Amino acid sequence: MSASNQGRIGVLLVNLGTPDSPKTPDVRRYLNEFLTDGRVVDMPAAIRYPLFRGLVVPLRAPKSAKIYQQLWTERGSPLLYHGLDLQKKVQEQLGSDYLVAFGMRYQNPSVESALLELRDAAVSRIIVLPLFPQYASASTGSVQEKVMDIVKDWWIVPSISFISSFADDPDFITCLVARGRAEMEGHDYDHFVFSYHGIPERHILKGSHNNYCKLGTCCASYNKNNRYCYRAQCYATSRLLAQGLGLRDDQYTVTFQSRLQSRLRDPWLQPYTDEVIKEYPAKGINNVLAFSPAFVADCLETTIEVGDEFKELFEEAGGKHWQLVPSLNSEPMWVEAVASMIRRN
Ligand SMILES: C=CC1=C(C)c2cc3[nH]c(cc4nc(cc5[nH]c(cc1n2)c(C)c5CCC(=O)O)C(CCC(=O)O)=C4C)c(C)c3C=C
Ligand SMILES: [Fe+2]
Ligand SMILES: [Fe+2]
Repeated sequence: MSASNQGRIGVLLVNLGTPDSPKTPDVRRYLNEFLTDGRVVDMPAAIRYPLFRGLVVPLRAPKSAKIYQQLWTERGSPLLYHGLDLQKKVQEQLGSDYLVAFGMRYQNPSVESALLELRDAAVSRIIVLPLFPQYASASTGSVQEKVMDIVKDWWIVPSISFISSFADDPDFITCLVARGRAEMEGHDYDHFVFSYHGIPERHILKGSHNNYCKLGTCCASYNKNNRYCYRAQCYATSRLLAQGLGLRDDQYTVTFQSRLQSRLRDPWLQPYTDEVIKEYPAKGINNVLAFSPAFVADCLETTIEVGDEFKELFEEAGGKHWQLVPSLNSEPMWVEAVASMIRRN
């Protein structure tokens, strides 16, 4: 039977989410939804809701809004418009046997609106691709939970599959390598920093089977006990990226950024990017190329945190040249890589 008789295959691309505008009320609404997600802030709901809605978010929203104002463009938030561009181009690449929708875990366009678009088109099955290369319960896990929470109320639930991570996908790595090589042309870098979004160490320990993970060398390779360990997946991406760029082990450092400061002072994955790079100039490292391999689209955490704030820190410490490698966004190679991941699923 032809694809049109069977119905098209539905594809749902999902990224994290961003505020509707950089104004404080919109940023507050976004942070309220984000930071009361039990997979992001894993405190009992009876503490999480009053603490975050009543105290943390009201204090944070005006400060975050100022940063979003620096990030905002004529097309709005980069995370959103890169996602929409990717959706359009992946649709073109996959052709009419597929219907590609795009949603955000928090705020708009919602995961629900994207799933309804697929349901209204009577797709035969749904492939969900959370746009996070490395699996974390706070990102991928939360998207999976949201999708299941929505479809549980449908009378007919179609076949649904999740592409849960692509940390070591050869096409993804090839794209990162190509993006890096383009920045390396005509420049001599002393060192390479691979800076990943951090998560609390506790999240790693909670996901470890048989208490396998001790936050040490356990994450240096995969086995059945740590296959979905965020830290192990960050190291896997890093090893392959370094290999592709032809780097020796001492030429690159894996670091973690964006920790949410909390009075509880709970440790997040280490080493922290800001602490590492401040020490570089004193060690004779003055030219650094920085990758953000946990993100496939430019956003606050890449453009502002790595591109501006870390550059400022590095230069204040005496460093000369700090360069961020742009994300894959909707580059043709990445569009092909996404289409190929979907076709293989
Ligand atoms: C790579 C995937 C991500 C993981 C894992 C993740 C975990 C995580 N994040 C926070 C807190 C914040 N993150 C914020 C922004 C943000 N985070 C991701 C991705 C992951 N987060 C992205 C893509 C973005 C950028 C969104 C954009 O609009 O550009 C923010 C908001 C900004 C700010 O106020 O600083 C917060 C807060 C926690 C607590 C966490 C894991 C526990
Ligand atoms: Fe985050
Ligand atoms: Fe581990």
